[in-house]
Amino acid sequence: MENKKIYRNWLDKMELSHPLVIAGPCSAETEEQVLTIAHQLKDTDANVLRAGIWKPRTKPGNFEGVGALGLKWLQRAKKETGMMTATEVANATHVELALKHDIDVLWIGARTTVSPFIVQDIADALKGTDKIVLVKNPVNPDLALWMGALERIHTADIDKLGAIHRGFSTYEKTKYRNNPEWQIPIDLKNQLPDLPMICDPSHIAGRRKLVFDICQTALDLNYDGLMVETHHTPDQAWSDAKQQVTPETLVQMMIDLKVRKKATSSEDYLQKLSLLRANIDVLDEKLIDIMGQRMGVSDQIGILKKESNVSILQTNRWNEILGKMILRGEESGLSEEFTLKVFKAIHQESINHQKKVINK
Ligand SMILES: O=C(O)C(=O)C[C@]1(C(=O)O)C=C[C@@H](O)C=C1
Repeated sequence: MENKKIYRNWLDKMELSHPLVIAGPCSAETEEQVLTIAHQLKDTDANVLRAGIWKPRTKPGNFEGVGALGLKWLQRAKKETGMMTATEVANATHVELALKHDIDVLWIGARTTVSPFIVQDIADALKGTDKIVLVKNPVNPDLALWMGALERIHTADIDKLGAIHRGFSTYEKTKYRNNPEWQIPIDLKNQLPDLPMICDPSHIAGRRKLVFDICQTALDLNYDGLMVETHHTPDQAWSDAKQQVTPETLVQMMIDLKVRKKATSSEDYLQKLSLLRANIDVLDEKLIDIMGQRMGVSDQIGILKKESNVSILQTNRWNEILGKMILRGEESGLSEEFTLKVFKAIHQESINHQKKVINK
């Protein structure tokens, strides 16, 4: 899929003075709930009212959404507040119903993006419409799958496109509900710079305490918008109660969030930046040299192991290195997560080097 300016026309036309904000409850629960939230969001930075109508749940027996009935509530909210509306579609029938109820923005959820068959059905159902379609990342960290889903939608002549970053599932427990893996949306932005990128901090966070920081990180990475789950009584929400914020909190967040410029032409800034970047370049070269030297030593260990017929993996030694380096890293202001990632990558490369030497 190639980058096209046209992807972001819908957003540019909105001429917003702040990032796009899509807000509203995780699920539409009752007509009164949808209307109450819509009216509380009406005169805020929120441009689009979101509500889930069909909810894909991990386990059966949980609230699975009110179904098509909720679309009427969104229609009424749109009429009363003038806000655009958005909902998730997970099959062709959902698309038809959403179109019938004049929903403005349709998003494809993470559990749907993983299935090219379903995405294709949705793309076919969308053909010939001029809706805005946002594609959430697949649950697994797979950029090609994310881009493939976007391409299927675009091939159905949908030009009003966008991506939503909602984080990725992990088996390991982290402080997030879904690990952000910021590098993946950054890679997507590199390949498709004109595709609007929207952050869904609610699904990344899983708890409302983390939502603000995730929004700030997204804005620091030049995201175009935020999709924040918002409920007038979050603790009583029928789904995802822990991660929803109140409309008042959202208003305060939008005041507190810092939106930074992409660049500046100030001489002073550019001069200082270029000095610091020269410094980074020198250090990066040193890093590469040192890693090359380390792999040289690893090759020698490989030769030694080959002569003595000893296996490559030495778990005790490896754990000893990791433990020492995490402590050392912390002294140098490096997070445990970072040190672990770097040293796991170094260990893997070292093993690859020794494999070559041993099997020569
Ligand atoms: O110390 C060893 O035995 C090595 O082969 C070196 C090394 C490393 O790169 O640090 C690589 C593989 C082992 O699992 C442990 C450590």
